[in-house]
Amino acid sequence: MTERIKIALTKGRVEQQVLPLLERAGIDCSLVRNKQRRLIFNSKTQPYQFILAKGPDVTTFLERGAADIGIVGSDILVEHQSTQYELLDLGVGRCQFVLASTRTFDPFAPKRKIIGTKYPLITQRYFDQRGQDVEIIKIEGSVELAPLTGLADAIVDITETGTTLRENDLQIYDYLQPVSTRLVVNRMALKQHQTAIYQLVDQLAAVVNEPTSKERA
Ligand SMILES: Nc1ncnc2c1ncn2[C@@H]1O[C@H](COP(=O)(O)OP(=O)(O)OP(=O)(O)O)[C@@H](O)[C@H]1O
Ligand SMILES: O=P(O)(O)OC[C@H]1O[C@H](OP(=O)(O)OP(=O)(O)O)[C@H](O)[C@@H]1O
Repeated sequence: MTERIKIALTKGRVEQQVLPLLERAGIDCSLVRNKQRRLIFNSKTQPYQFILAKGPDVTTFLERGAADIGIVGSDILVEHQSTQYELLDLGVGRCQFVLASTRTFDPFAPKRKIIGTKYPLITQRYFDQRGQDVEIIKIEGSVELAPLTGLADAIVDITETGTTLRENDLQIYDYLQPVSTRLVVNRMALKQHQTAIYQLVDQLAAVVNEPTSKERA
């Protein structure tokens, strides 16, 4: 078999949304589907290796050449200032960055605000653009807790359905930027495996641009 293309796929939410796309594009994902606790798979039928990693680590694998292709949210790419080559917006994992807080938050209050977030760089840029000096506290998850506990005045986080904000009595004060899952490639790998990578990307692009059965009806 020819040299394998190494695909680093963000495990969890992205994996769940991307596997059906990969399958519709003719890529055999049966090993990943039945993965249990395994994290790396060589397809038995196609020249692909799948690496399952956390989003920020997907960018590290790509940067260091340990993976050829990465499938990861644009939130991670922006936050980690990825310089990898983006070839395709997969159109899934759609959500958006918002500034949110409790009902009593005053975004115009003339005090130095404390902002909780998993995304300090994106948050810093947002407030820099507004000429506002803020203190940023990095939080690893359940970011919504920050304004509810008094840890921060507000949060910058991603939201999809709005359910988490609603159920925690938080509201949106501003919209920052949209997010979706992207396919990125290591530049050296693209040179080395140009034909195979473009073929895979074309197969996926055809599926991404396909009308859904709902749109067809
Ligand atoms: N609510 C959401 N709706 C849609 N996409 C989301 C949502 N939350 C996160 N994402 C996207 O999915 C990616 C991975 O999110 P996921 O929740 O699986 O991992 P995580 O944030 O590392 O959480 P965990 O630590 O629970 O695994 C994010 O980088 C983002 O691109
Ligand atoms: O608008 P919604 O559809 O409710 O989604 C928003 C939630 O999804 C993400 O959290 P995630 O599930 O990744 O968990 P985390 O808090 O551990 O990051 C995000 O940080 C919000 O908490």
